[in-house]
Amino acid sequence: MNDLKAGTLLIVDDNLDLLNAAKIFLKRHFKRVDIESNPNLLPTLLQNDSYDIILLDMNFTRDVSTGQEGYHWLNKILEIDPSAIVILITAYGDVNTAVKAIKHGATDFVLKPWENDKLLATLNASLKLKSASEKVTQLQSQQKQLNADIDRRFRDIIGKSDAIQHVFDTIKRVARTDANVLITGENGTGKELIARAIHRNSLRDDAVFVTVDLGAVTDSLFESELFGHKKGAFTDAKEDRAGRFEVAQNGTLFLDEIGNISLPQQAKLLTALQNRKITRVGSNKAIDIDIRLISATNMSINEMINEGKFRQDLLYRINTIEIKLPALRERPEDIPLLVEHYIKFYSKKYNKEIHKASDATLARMIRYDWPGNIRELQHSIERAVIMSNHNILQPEDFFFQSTQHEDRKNGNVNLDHLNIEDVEKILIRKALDKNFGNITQAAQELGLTRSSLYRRLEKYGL
Ligand SMILES: Nc1ncnc2c1ncn2[C@@H]1O[C@H](COP(=O)(O)OP(=O)(O)OP(=O)(O)O)[C@@H](O)[C@H]1O
Repeated sequence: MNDLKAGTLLIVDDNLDLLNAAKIFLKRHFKRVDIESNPNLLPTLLQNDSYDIILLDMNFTRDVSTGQEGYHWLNKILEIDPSAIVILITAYGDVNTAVKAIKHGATDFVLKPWENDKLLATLNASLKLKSASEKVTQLQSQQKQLNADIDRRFRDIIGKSDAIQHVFDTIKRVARTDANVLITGENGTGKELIARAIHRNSLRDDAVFVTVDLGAVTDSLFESELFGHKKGAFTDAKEDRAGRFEVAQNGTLFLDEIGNISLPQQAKLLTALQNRKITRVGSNKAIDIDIRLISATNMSINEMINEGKFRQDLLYRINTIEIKLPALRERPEDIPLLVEHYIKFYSKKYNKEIHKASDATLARMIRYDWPGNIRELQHSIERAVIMSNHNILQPEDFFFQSTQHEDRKNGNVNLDHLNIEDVEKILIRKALDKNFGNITQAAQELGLTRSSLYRRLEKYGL
């Protein structure tokens, strides 16, 4: 079966002989062919049925050959269905009429008497166009849905402390400018959350928010990941692929862990940002890029500059506005709000009747220093909600309920009653403390990849 057998077609022409002949011929190629000699019935026909292609005559009144009727009915059809594929037919066609028809929204134009092969080729091409544009619409709505699903997890920004209110204020001020923003803060302080909030409140809200975790991109894949590649550019380049810059076109590109990239990578990134152009690996065609850049890091970039590990000129490019996110221990007044928020969230998720945390628990939480910040608090509440038998969470529902925290600070660990998992937890905590919560450095020290360290942090709720 060929492509056309799948399509449905409506032909509108006042010439009954032509209609019948066309129907006989086109029925061999289309799934359904309807014919109509009275254009006044078009609105009713289109309300009741949908057609892949409408072939429309341009002149219905005897001795009139201006094509005006065709334009009139073309406009009516497009009013009813703006995505309709309409091909105009006329015996009086010339180039001007054809151009005018396309300007009025027709997809194509055929002259009668037509050659069957040419007509078929035109219909075939239009049908392909129709299915491609339907696919684009479908993909766009899927993409919107996926983005909304991801974004939902990052919608609630909790906090009333002066420190976080100042952050909200800055978001409001910068979101609608196109300024590049650098967000700094320890792990788990909400850098991605804030980056997404800026995007949501920006003029690029309708376009995508694309994240790249630069800490997880290997040296060899850096260029291809960011700038894309052409098929055959290297062994694994099996097909043309757009990089993150291109995917983020018209939207926001979020470069997470920007402090982790090497000096040669910094140079490549700087060139792309300066020129606002990228070139796919293996290609020599430059592509213009229109993105809003948000970067994030948990490292002290200024220290890195002093040590010659980060380029000053790159910093100037990325930090038009800098937002410093406070560590959770610097805004303890937000802890009760966050606890309430996450208890509600996880009680619902796990179908538990947990109302709140006891005063003693909150007091402990406020004293605790939260090296993993809000992510750590979130995971510890999730675990407590799952494990607890109480309606009110108690200190013993949490890990820090013993003197573990102080022990950890002092490096005192009693190994007598520990199993392998306990030891692993202690080692991970130590590595995190030693590296000030920096996941990449802690992972390196532990001999783990970033993702396997993240997996363990999730597993242990650290
Ligand atoms: N103010 C906040 N209110 C509610 N939840 C928050 C807040 N800040 C962060 N979170 C939550 O904490 C978790 C970690 O946040 P996020 O991933 O944005 O941190 P991050 O600083 O980007 O972490 P990393 O540096 O490890 O990539 C997320 O689940 C996020 O929803």
